[in-house]
Amino acid sequence: MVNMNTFDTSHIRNFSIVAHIDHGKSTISDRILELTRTVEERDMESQLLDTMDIERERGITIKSNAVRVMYDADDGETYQFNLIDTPGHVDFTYEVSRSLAACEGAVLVVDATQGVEAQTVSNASLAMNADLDIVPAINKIDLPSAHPEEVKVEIEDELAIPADDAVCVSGKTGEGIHDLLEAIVFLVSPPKGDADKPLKALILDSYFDEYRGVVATVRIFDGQVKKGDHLRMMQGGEEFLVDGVGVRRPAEFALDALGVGEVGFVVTGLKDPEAVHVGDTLTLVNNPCDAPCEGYREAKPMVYTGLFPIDNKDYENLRDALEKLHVNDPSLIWEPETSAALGFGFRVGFLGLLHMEVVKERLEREFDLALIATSPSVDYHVYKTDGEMLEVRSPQDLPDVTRIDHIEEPYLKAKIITPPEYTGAVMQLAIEHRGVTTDMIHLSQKSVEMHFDIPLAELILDFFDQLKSRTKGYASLDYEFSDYRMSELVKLDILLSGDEVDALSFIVHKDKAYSLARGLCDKLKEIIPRQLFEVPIQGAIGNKIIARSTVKARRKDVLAKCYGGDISRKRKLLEKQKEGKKRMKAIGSVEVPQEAFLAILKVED
Ligand SMILES: Nc1nc2c(ncn2[C@@H]2O[C@H](COP(=O)(O)OP(=O)(O)OP(=O)(O)O)[C@@H](O)[C@H]2O)c(=O)[nH]1
Repeated sequence: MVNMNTFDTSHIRNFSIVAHIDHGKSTISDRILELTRTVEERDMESQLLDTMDIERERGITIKSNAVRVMYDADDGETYQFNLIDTPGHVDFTYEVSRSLAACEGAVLVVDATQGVEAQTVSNASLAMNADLDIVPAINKIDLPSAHPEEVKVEIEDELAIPADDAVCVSGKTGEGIHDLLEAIVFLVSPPKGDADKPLKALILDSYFDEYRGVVATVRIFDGQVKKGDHLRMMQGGEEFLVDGVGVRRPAEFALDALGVGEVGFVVTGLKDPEAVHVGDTLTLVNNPCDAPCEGYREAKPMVYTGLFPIDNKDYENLRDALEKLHVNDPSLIWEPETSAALGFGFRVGFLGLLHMEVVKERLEREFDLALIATSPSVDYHVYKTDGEMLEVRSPQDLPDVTRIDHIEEPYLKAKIITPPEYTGAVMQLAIEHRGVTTDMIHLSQKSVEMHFDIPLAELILDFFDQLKSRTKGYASLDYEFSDYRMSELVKLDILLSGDEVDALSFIVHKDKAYSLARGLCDKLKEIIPRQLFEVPIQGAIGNKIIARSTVKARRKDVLAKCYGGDISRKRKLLEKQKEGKKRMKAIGSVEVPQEAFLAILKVED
């Protein structure tokens, strides 16, 4: 049995693995767990740190994970590595900055076939700003198209990181992983901190456990924590007795104590998921530390959608589920929303569309809720004629046009890195999405960095998919909030059988209203199944109808296929139809499937 209880800080290395999406962080983490025999080979499932089902299915990392690994180094000493896996998608940058606050070092993974991409640049600068020691690792060297020497030059030229120390690895074959572990021992500083000072621990993450209450992942900056300690959350103020401490390897492993410099979990026993906030500091009630740990940048939601339970009885369950998810996802915010068409629900704020999809999927799977999500919206600043400014996150909240003086919308500074041959295509795409090129830098012969000012509302729809398809997957995107600017925006309403359906409205730029209305009417015609009567679909701005389509009537008789006789088959068909119905919402007399409310994402403009 490995002894993990006594570690002086000189033998601890806390590091994150950061990279652009798909460059291989999770695969490298797996190899590290394997090489250090943290997980026996027979138990090895690929992407062990991606614990959520959704993460494994999609092959992406969404939540950060902290795992303790013991490494017997070439110098004959054993080191305690605390490895924090982080997500790569731009929606989850806040998770990266959270993880970095707990580390002294970062392994910056760069794909040897792709080179430096947009998020490589932003992750590298996050790590540099956090003053971390950076270990560059060039991954996928087993691939014939790998060009590690060129990638080294890119790392030096584009990131200003010395690449002499770069380690060439293959997460697939395991080649170079041992060298990477040695580099971590030598290049990453051990944690500083005072074991004799009162406890000061940063909460990195937390989750709710039915039996043990909230379990918090912490990094100890000073002092230590053990079972029975009486602790307080410095900002939140909640107090509790520690019910146990330990580490993940990646299964939980109980310990007597967590010492200075270490990363592990603390069982709080608190039954209210809202009591524990990521970013807060834990200290002793009777001997508190002077000041809390420096918190980190709060994540601000960018995109808002309505989430409505298909069955109205699930409203309270949806609220409970959101509260539970909020414990380890503090970026999630919501407020009640009422829709004439969909009943009671919530307007929920997300970091981006991927975040929205992931949260919706988690709510449906982990909490067994059937939900309808409405079209994503951004936070508009609406200036009324009486001088008041309203923050409008839902088209329904837009005041009557006669009372609006002007509307401002959020703009982003977007950065796209692309091979030079696609700059024309990228520029075209940006223009179509109301973007303006502000700068273009030739990084190397192979890549150009383009800067744009672009409305957030344009980016949240299909921009990213379009960028990928028009550049054959080569371009990468990164963005940050810039400012609010005035735009000519209008509310586009959709009418089914002559009745306006509030949940289908959205706010759109005046110049795009006609084409979007047409596209949306056509898309809805495909999505809404034929009913017993004809359903006209209309797009309107105010009282003016600007587009229309019609779902033709059809008599639907599923049982006609059963040729009498077989009762079990008949029952199965009825069950199946019922199942289909569960995913439908009756709007007036029209049965509307849930994807209709997100049809806007599927309209090509
Ligand atoms: N050939 C080869 N493929 C690799 C290597 N490392 C990773 N891959 C593949 O690259 C893809 C992405 O790897 P992941 O480890 O999921 O990438 P990631 O950076 O963790 O991605 P996110 O968690 O979504 O940010 C997977 O299909 C891996 O199998 C490697 O060294 N060689």
